[in-house]
Amino acid sequence: MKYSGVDAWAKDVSEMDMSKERLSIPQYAMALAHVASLRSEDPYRKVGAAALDFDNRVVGTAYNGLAPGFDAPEGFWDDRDKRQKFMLHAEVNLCSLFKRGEVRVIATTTMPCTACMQTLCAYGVEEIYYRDVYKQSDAPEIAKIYGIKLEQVADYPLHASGE
Ligand SMILES: Nc1ccn([C@H]2C[C@H](O)[C@@H](COP(=O)(O)O)O2)c(=O)n1
Repeated sequence: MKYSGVDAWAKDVSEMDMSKERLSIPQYAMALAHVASLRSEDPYRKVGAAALDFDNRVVGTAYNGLAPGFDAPEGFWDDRDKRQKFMLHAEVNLCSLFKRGEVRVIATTTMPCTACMQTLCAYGVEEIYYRDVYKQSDAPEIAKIYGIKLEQVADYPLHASGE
C-alpha cells in the first residue's frame, strides 16, 4: 500500500476492493495511534498510542501532553529540555486506561522510551508496534530479554513507509 497523505489515502481506500483488502492488526492499531497523535499539544513531537485487548477490540487511545487540567504558562513550550520532565508520554497516558493483563497489543507512533517500555512490561503487554525510532531508548533490549514482540510498522493508511 502507498499513502502520501489523507487525500491519497481517501482515494486509495475508495478504490480498494474492500471484500479482499483488509488492514492487518498492527496497521489498524497504528492508524488509530496516528489519529490520536493529532490531538497532542506538544509542538516538538506529537505521539499517539492505541491499545487492543485479546480479541483485538480497542481499549483506548492516548497522546503525549500535560497533566489533565494543567494550563501551560507563557513560554512553557519554548525550551524542550526544561519541559521534558513535565511531559506525560502517550504510553503512560494509555496505561492509565486499563489494568494489567487486559491489553495484548500496543501501537505507538514513537518507540517507547526506556521507562515507558518498563511500564508496558509491568502491564503485561505482549506485542508493541512503533512507527518512528526513538534513539535514546533501551526498548529493543528490554523487549528481547522479556520476550515481548517489538516491531516497526510504517506502512498503513495515513502514512507510507519511507516518508
Ligand atoms: N515514546 C515516546 C517518546 C516521546 N514522547 C513525548 C514526550 C514529549 O512530549 C515529546 C518529546 O520527547 P523528548 O523531548 O523526550 O524527545 O514526545 C512520548 O510521548 N512517547
